[in-house]
Amino acid sequence: MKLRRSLLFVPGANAAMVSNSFIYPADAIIFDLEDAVALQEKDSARLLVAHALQHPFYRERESIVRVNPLDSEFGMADLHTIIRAGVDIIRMPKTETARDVIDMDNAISEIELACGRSPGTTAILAAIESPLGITQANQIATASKRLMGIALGAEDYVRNLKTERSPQGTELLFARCSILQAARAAGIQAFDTVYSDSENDAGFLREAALIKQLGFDGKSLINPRQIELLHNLFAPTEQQVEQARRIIEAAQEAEQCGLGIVSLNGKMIDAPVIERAKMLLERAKSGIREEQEGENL
Ligand SMILES: CC(=O)SCCNC(=O)CCNC(=O)[C@H](O)C(C)(C)COP(=O)(O)OP(=O)(O)OC[C@H]1O[C@@H](n2cnc3c(N)ncnc32)[C@H](O)[C@@H]1OP(=O)(O)O
Ligand SMILES: O=C([O-])CC(=O)C(=O)O
Ligand SMILES: [Mg+2]
Repeated sequence: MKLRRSLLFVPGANAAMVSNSFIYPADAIIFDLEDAVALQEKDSARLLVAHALQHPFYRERESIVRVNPLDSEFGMADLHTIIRAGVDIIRMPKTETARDVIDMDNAISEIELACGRSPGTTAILAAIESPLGITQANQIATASKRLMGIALGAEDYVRNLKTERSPQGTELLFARCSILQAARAAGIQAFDTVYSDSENDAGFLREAALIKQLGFDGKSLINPRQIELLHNLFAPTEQQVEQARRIIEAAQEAEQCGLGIVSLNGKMIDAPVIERAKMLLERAKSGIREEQEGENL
């Protein structure tokens, strides 16, 4: 699966941010036409984003556009303009049912046909932002071949739950696990929600460590300063890379001797351990970091 640790939201009506955001090393950029854009700016934001998508700088970067819901006054216009402009992925906000995804899939198919784009090349990332959506996560995750992932939208989700976000994220644990399970069962990616305080690096890192440990592929971001913090956190340490190499070597030796299971310093090395070591070495290609004191205690 493609490396997508950081998905940076860029407000679609902010001309300076839209034209500059290619300078930031996010794995993908999400131009927003939905909640970050005021009603009176919806039409100008759509044009601004469509223009940016056609610029060579953005052609080289994976582009995502969060469109307005299809049943809103702006949704279909967003979709027409953005697909013609060559977007890679449509982020659906507030997805509640498989029907929402199927309707989006059908609308995209018609537009691809009308503008001569190869059928099926526009992908969908469905954001789930309500308790109803969470109960439907499995159905949503399997509703379309276009789906490359599902994401949590926690600001709307806690509003719908009638609570607030806490530093520990206890109120989000069920939703996060539901999204992750549904994504993995469907063979697609899982993305965590934004951390909304762009100046609180410690709070951001605590949340990012939690979602990495749960198994998420990446996270939606609101500020460029969060990109490097996240990439660094997702990078394996030198010690982990060294250990993974030793595991692969031990496994190769065991295979040559016709053994299924071996031990390395007392720890059992079997097929899942070998598979995880390979995944870690794959991730290490995007960067390695130094271990922090006390990290492995
Ligand atoms: C619940 C939801 O729906 S979340 C999704 C929708 N929300 C968004 O898209 C918001 C995106 N983020 C932002 O607009 C901003 O980061 C804010 C408002 C949170 C903070 O703004 P600021 O205080 O100006 O941020 P900060 O001082 O860190 O900005 C530093 C630089 O990064 C730029 N920048 C900040 N955020 C972004 C961004 N998301 N995308 C691109 N550039 C950005 C600023 O323009 C500034 O550039 P400059 O140095 O060339 O002037
Ligand atoms: O999808 C996200 O992370 C941002 C968002 O809209 C929300 O939290 O409601
Ligand atoms: Mg939202």
